Amino acid sequence: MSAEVIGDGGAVRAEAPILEVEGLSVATRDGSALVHDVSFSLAPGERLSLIGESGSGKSLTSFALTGLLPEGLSSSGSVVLDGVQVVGARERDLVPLRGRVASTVFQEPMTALDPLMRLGRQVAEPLRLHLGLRGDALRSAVLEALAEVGLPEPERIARAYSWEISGGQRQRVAIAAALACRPRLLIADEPTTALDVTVQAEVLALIERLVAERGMALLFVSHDLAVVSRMAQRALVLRDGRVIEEGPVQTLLRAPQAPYTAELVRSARELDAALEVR
Ligand SMILES: Nc1ncnc2c1ncn2[C@@H]1O[C@H](COP(=O)(O)OP(=O)(O)OP(=O)(O)O)[C@@H](O)[C@H]1O
Repeated sequence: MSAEVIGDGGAVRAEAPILEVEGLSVATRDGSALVHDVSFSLAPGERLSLIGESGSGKSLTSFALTGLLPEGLSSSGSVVLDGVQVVGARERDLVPLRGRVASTVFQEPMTALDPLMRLGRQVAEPLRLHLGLRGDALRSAVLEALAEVGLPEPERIARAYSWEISGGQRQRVAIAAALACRPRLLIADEPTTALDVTVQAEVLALIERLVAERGMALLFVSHDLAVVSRMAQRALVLRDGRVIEEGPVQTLLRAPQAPYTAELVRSARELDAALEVR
């Protein structure tokens, strides 16, 4: 829950959360739970991270937020996104939210982008669907979206296919498509894990800049604590589909309470030290 102090004589205005998750669980058809009873809320402009090892339920939690769970899995509990209940909603009620209120950027841009469609058309789709843009207005909005993510020669990129550009450029195009309609929440699921280290830093800087410039809320999913400490203010630690600890990122790193969090911090430090020695 967020309460913002406004500068006019100390009046306090409670700002409605952009996302409120209460008792979210994700289960398979045969009833085995993969995510258990996850709760958190995210205020406009806030940056929150989901951390945990591979298989801890980070991706399933983030997919459930916009109703994008894989076939065969279902969610229960409550996910209220910009005032709309996502759990149990019809697909046609979720389409207006995706890309417009909340957008997701995935780990592997190659799977997010269609190899058979020119990149410009892929950035154009959300602009056409949500903002109703057509013709010249659509064309210039696409080029602007590509330029805003730091892509050189947006005209060339718009005409290209995903397999004709580098991995880092692909992720920039995926970010351009995700953010073209100026959503209020960006869900970034390990957005740099598949990229080379130098490119990772550039894409993180891009996300940081866009989030700050647009005042977007950010849900940043990662197993990398160093990256999380850069990108988020607060974090939830997931293990086996459950939240085992949460708090400000700096507190989690300096004084982890759960033994599991302490272990994650210790191994991150060891890795860091090993890299420095080299
Ligand atoms: N479609 C599915 N059907 C059945 N089980 C699944 C499915 N997708 C994921 N799982 C299982 O759910 C658990 C959580 O998976 P999830 O992908 O959310 O983990 P994660 O923390 O995001 O890991 P990673 O970083 O490797 O993606 C894992 O045990 C995984 O094997």
